[in-house]
Amino acid sequence: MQVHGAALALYGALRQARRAILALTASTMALPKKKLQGLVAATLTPMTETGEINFSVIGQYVDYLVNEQGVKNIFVNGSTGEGLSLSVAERRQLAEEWVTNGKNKLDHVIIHVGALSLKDSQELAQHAAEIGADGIAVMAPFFFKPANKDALIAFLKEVAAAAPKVPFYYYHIPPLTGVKIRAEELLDGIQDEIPTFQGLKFSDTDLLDFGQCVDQNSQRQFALLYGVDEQLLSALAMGATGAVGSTYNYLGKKNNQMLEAFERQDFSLALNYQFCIQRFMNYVIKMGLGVGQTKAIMTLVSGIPMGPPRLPLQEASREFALKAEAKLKSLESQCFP
Ligand SMILES: CC(=O)N[C@H](C=O)[C@@H](O)[C@H](O)[C@H](O)CO
Ligand SMILES: CC(=O)C(=O)O
Repeated sequence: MQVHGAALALYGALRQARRAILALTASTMALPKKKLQGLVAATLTPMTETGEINFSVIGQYVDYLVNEQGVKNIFVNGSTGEGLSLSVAERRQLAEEWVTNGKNKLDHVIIHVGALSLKDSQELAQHAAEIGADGIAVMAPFFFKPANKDALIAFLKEVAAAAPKVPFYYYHIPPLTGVKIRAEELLDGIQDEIPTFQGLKFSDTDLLDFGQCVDQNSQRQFALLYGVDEQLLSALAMGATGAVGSTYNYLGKKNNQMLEAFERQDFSLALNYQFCIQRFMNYVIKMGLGVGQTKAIMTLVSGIPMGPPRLPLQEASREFALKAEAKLKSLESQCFP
């Protein structure tokens, strides 16, 4: 009886050790130099009045994020960066500029390489690997959509294979892609399919799905990054390990204060910060907040010209910019003196 019990315990321990070794092997294969955590700014793509990318301000932009906003991670060529409105050549050149300018200043430069064409996506993934990006991210293709989880994984797997040593993140954004496959289902067993899988950027309000991702990730091997900025605190409560978003370009410092309060377990202060941020966000969302508007806010706050967005997006009105600026000033004096 006792011998039997001991044998069972030994067997259990061996299985556990094997699982630990497998997890370790997978994680060292796509070794993130350090774990991605905290805030990640989804960068805007600065443009000139004639609609060309304005590469000349990228250096300044990096310094601004690091020094003024306390944000040391970026997510390039995503929704905010109008990645899907840029040509492949532009995306390559822009990725290179961010990586080069971020050297020794940024912790993580993640390049979004998602595209409608698998070939484009693979080319961008391979390129990201060549320039030394810290990670790649891919959203679901959204014209011909994957019919189910297997189709989506098959697509992601092919992209990931083009950069076999680069940490891979899935960019879950059903409101924009229309692909509603649950993240929690996608995550289940994903490292068997995509050994470089390192995490998720979750841009949806479904906190049940997000919570189940966290629950599955009990070894905390993945970065689970929340992407609906205006309600980040709720995702922190649910176990988010960080956040990626457009507002961390200009509200990075304020969100960092909220993060710090949360970590100190000062929940009433954290909630206070969240409500202050929400008052501003709610105000601009009601006026219509798109990339053009985010560019206008960032130009005002940072002093770095972001220029207009590319068509079909349109530039924010002067009225929007002035109202947003006034609201931000009142938020500052009320909540962040
Ligand atoms: C749809 C979209 O672009 N979402 C961004 C990230 O995924 C967010 O950062 C939002 O821009 C932000 O939460 C403002 O609503
Ligand atoms: C928010 C974000 O991650 C993006 O704009 O791609």
